[in-house]
Amino acid sequence: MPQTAIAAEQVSARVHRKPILHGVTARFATGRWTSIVGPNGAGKSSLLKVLCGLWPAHALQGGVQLQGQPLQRWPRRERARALAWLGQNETATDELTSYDVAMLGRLPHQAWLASPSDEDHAVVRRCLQATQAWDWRHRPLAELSGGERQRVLLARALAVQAKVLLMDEPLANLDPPHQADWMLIVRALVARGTTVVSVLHELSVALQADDMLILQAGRAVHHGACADPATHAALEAVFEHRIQVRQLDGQWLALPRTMRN
Ligand SMILES: Nc1ncnc2c1ncn2[C@@H]1O[C@H](COP(=O)(O)OP(=O)(O)OP(=O)(O)O)[C@@H](O)[C@H]1O
Repeated sequence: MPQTAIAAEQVSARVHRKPILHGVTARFATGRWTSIVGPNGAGKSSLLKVLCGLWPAHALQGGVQLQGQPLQRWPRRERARALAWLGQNETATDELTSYDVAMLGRLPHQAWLASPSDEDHAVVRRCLQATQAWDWRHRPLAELSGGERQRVLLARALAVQAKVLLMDEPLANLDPPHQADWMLIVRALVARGTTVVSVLHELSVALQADDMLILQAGRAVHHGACADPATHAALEAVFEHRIQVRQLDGQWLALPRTMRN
């Protein structure tokens, strides 16, 4: 049995009094890439926020285990080094240069008020180069296009060098070559033992992962290998058979079904 890197155990989450997640249990194996998919409003981003510790405790039941320890028991700094996060629509750092934004990923590694080390600079450089964002390192995030800023934010998440990386719609605004690059980056991370969990709407990319968690109306309805026909059947069902999963050149694809048949 592979070890679990991060797990949601019987998680129920509310916003005000509205239930959003209903008793979700999902265990993410170490050194694997899992995509979370499901219809709009299914609770994908909410589950990712819970996994990351961003959900208010008073509106949460159940818990998250990170490397076998309850998330809330992790010392903050250690947790920030162990768990990296790429969220959606982040604007808090808009006035900073791309370089400084990527350097924020190194904060958990730096002593209080200390300057970045040579290693911090080297890691930031490598990460900005990996996401092809190095060329605009001196430009403020606010001046970049949607895809350009996404690549800087990805570099920031990579710069943490965490063992667990959670990403919410990481492909937002990325053109196809950069989507392919993102997949290569994820595959390289996973090959080094990193656990990657990504919420994705691009189902054909999501199917390239190792495993797939399917959410519907705040519940986990399927969790299985991306190559498993049972996963394909669950995926088609959750999207009301408006997609079909097919194989082309050894890759699984989700094709829209435009004809009623
Ligand atoms: N702050 C909030 N106030 C009220 N309802 C919320 C809030 N945040 C999320 N919700 C509701 O929780 C449900 C799950 O939202 P969530 O963003 O997790 O879904 P999702 O699966 O990521 O959706 P999408 O695919 O559209 O991004 C939705 O019905 C949403 O309207």
